[in-house]
Amino acid sequence: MCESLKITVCGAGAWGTAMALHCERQGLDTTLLARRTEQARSMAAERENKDYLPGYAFGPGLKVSDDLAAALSGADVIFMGVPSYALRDWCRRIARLDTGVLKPSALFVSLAKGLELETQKTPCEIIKDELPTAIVGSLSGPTFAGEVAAGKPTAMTLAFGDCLEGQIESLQNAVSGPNLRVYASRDLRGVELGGCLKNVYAVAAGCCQGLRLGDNALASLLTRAVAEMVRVGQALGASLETFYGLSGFGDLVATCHGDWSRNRTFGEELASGRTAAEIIESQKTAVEGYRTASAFHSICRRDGIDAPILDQVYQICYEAKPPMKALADLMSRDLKKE
Ligand SMILES: NC(=O)C1=CN([C@@H]2O[C@H](COP(=O)(O)OP(=O)(O)OC[C@H]3O[C@@H](n4cnc5c(N)ncnc54)[C@H](O)[C@@H]3O)[C@@H](O)[C@H]2O)C=CC1
Ligand SMILES: O=C(CO)COP(=O)(O)O
Repeated sequence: MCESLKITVCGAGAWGTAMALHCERQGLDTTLLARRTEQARSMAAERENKDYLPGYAFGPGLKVSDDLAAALSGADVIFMGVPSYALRDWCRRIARLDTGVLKPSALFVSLAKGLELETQKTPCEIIKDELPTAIVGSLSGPTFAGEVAAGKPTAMTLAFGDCLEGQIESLQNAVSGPNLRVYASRDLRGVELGGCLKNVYAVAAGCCQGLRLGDNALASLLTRAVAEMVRVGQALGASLETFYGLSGFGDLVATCHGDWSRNRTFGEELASGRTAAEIIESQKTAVEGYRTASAFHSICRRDGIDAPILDQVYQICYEAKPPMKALADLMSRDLKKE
C-alpha cells in the first residue's frame, strides 16, 4: 500500500526538499516540484538543492520537476512545502489545472507554519479557499530540515479534520520509518495554530538570547509562552491538549533553542539593533514569525484576547520598539496568579 503512494512535494525550499528526501528514502514514488525552471534544472543536474538545503544528496529515486500538471497528475499526497505567504499563489496555479489532473481523493498536506498577513488565515484555510473540494491536513512538529535530511530521529504530528480514518493511517504509515515517527491528530486547528504561534515566540526567545538576559529569563519566557499559546489557541477553537504535544510545546522548545531556527536568529538580530524590515529584506529564506506576529496582533485586538508576549513582538517588529523596553513593559504589568 505505502509503496504505491505517489507523493508530490510543492516547493523546493529547505523543508520541502527535506521531506522529499525523506519520502524517497521511505521507498515512496516522490517528485519535488520547484516553482522556478532554473532551480529545477540545477537540482536535477547536481542532485542537490544548493540554494536552500546544501550538503544533502538526493536519493536515486527522487524526481525533480517544474511541470505542475505532470507532477500533480495522479498524486495521492501533495505536500505544500511553501511559506504561508506563497501558498495562495501556488494553490491558484493548481486550481487552474485541467479537470482530471488531480485525483479527487488526493490529500493536501500543509507543511507551512504561518498566518497570511492580509486574511489572518492558517495554511489549510488558504488551501480550502482556493481548492474548496480538497481534503486538507497539516504535518507539523519539531522538524528542522537539515536534521530530517540527515536522517536524525524526529517525531511529528499529522492532523486532518475531515478525511477518512484509513487515509490518515495510510499516510501515517507511509511517512513513518526508523528515523521519523508520525502521530495522528484530529485537531487540525490546534496543530496549525501551534506551528504558527511558536514562530512568534521564537522571535521573542531570540531577543532574549541576543540581549543575554540569562537562562532564568528564557525559561520564564517559554513557560509563559505556553500559557499564552493555550489561551490564544483555545479562544480560536483549538483543543488545549494539542499545545502540549509535538506541534505546540515540542516545536516551541526546538525553535526557541535550536541553532537552526531562522525565527530565533531573526530575534537575535533585532536585539542587536537592526530593524525588522531591514533583516527581512536582506535574506531569501522564510521567517514566518515576522508576518505572523502582525496577523495574530490583528486577531487578538479584534477578539479581545490577552496576549502580552505576542503584543510586544509585534511592537518590536512593526513599531521599532527596542527589545529592552519590551522586556521592561512585560515585567511591569499587574501581578497575577499563575
Ligand atoms: N526549514 C525548516 O526547517 C522548516 C520549515 N517549515 C515551514 O515550511 C515552510 C517553508 O519553509 P522553508 O522550506 O524553510 O523555506 P526556505 O526559506 O527554505 O525557502 C523559501 C521558499 O519560498 C519560495 N519563495 C520565496 N518567496 C516566494 C514567493 N514570493 N512566491 C513563491 N515562492 C516564494 C522560495 O522559492 C523557496 O522555495 C515555512 O512555512 C516554514 O515555517 C516547517 C518545518 C521545518
Ligand atoms: O519550524 C521549524 C522547526 O520545526 C523551523 O523553524 P524556523 O523557521 O525558525 O527555522
